[in-house]
Amino acid sequence: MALMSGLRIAIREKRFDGEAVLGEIEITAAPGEFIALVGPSGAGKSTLLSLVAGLDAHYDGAITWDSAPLSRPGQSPEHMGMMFQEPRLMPWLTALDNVRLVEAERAARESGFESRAAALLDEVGLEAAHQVWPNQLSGGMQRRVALARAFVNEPRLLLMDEPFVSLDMPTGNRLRRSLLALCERQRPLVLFVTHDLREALAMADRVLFMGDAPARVLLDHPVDTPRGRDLESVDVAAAQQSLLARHPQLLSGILGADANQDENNEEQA
Ligand SMILES: Nc1ncnc2c1ncn2[C@@H]1O[C@H](COP(=O)(O)OP(=O)(O)OP(=O)(O)O)[C@@H](O)[C@H]1O
Repeated sequence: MALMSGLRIAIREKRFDGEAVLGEIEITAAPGEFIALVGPSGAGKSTLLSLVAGLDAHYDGAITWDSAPLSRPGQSPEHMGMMFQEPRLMPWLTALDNVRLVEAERAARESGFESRAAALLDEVGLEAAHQVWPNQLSGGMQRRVALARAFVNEPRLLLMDEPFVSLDMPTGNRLRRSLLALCERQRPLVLFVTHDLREALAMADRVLFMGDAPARVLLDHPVDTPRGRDLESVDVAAAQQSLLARHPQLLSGILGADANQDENNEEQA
């Protein structure tokens, strides 16, 4: 096989308890690309991310980066950043120490190591909150800490599993802008799981639509509008209609998923 740069996911099958959750999935992506994974609940999006993260090695297939196996279970891949639905901060550490924790291994190994944690917290708008405990931070601010933490090791691959779900629209938009500004500078490859087609269209270069279990990629849709728009400016109804007209296999269960979810969410920042 020819050497290729970036990510290659080639899964033949993933089962849980004898039940196929992922079918044949082939995805290639280049460094710097922002890819959204959209699909119905239970389709297997989080499962796919956990395979890429190396958290689960029990599947039939191969996942490589620059043609070499991406990660092995039990190793903490330094070149990978992650962010989940829950900020998952350590409650006994300040915001700054939560971010620095991820750098600890490098700090121990590299002489003259300079922490980037404080600069990153500043960059996501938490200049005044370095020494604050997680339980003193709003939900939106906790996500900012998690965002800074995801970038602190300058990951080549960033895995994001609905990182901005259940945030109100302005808070979500601010976080999305921060994410894209960090991406602009560091150029990681981003795999971004979302239920929200609007968010996918606002953020991604490509949207991969996944079908029901055993999940496959039904459509690899290039986004031809500028990246980084606020969600309000995405005409999701028109996009849905146009996608359905061109790709009737994308049933409304996939395309309609939670398009309005942000409208009902509480103010968190
Ligand atoms: N550890 C596990 N053991 C058994 N079954 C699992 C496990 N993890 C996930 N599953 C099953 O695999 C399927 C896919 O789950 P997954 O969480 O990957 O879907 P998803 O697309 O991310 O869903 P959602 O959008 O609701 O988060 C579901 O049927 C789920 O119940």
